[in-house]
Amino acid sequence: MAAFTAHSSAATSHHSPAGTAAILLRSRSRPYSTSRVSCSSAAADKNKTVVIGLAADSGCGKSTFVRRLAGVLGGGGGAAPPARGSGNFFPGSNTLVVGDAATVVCLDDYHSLDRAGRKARGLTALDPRANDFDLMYEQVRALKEGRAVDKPVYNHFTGRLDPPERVAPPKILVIEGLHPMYDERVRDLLDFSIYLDISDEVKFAWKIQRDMAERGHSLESIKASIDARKPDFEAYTRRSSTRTR
Ligand SMILES: Nc1ncnc2c1ncn2[C@@H]1O[C@H](COP(=O)(O)OP(=O)(O)OP(=O)(O)O)[C@@H](O)[C@H]1O
Ligand SMILES: O=C(CO)[C@H](O)[C@H](O)COP(=O)(O)O
Repeated sequence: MAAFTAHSSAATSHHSPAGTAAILLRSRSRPYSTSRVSCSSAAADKNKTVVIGLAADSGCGKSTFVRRLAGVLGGGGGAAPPARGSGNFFPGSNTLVVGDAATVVCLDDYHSLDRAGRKARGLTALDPRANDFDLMYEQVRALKEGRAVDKPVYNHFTGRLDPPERVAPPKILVIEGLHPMYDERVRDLLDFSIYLDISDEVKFAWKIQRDMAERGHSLESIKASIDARKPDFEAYTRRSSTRTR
């Protein structure tokens, strides 16, 4: 039986104070309001794929966190694999494969509306109408049941959907993104849930430097995007990620 230690003060408040970052963990059988979390009986069965959901807003360190986790799980003797676009990632993909130990799927790949489509309809990427939860559920369930899937790929450089990629069922499947806990069907497939609770101050600093350095956005456009996303983040990501069952 595995156990993890969570940041207990944030687990109680469900909201990080200014300038802080915390991790909330929960298992299928235990809510966030505990500082130690045990794995579900399904997760303890070594023949079953364990599914971990990792939720946070854009720029809150999901990719950074899973790369460190991947290092622990076997992706290079404890060292974190390199960032997207190289190393253990498929070329032109958001999927991180850690040998035969784990696969990390980015849920941005289930955006049903591309960047132009969202702009035309005045929706953010957090809006459920911009995401295909039916396909997310079908494919996460298939992987959990040991079947490979042809998953769409969202290209953050072009803002469009690229041709699908084949993903094989791993021993540990991590699904990271804005909505691993929004859809009840997907939520029910999770053995562990992790929410990175990052204060606005830290999140905006991380997002601004990353989006300017790596995604070619201007400071003004990032600030506008941050403001536009706030209500949807509260409604669709924070609320679903911090709910107690
Ligand atoms: N623990 C950390 N300490 C310091 N900086 C961090 C940490 N985690 C992330 N960052 C910084 O924040 C930036 C955004 O992190 P990352 O790309 O992992 O976020 P993300 O949640 O995956 O974003 P997105 O969903 O938009 O792809 C990184 O470029 C990194 O500089
Ligand atoms: O929230 C996000 C990632 O978690 C992104 O904003 C979303 O995926 C849209 O990406 P882009 O701005 O590159 O079109």
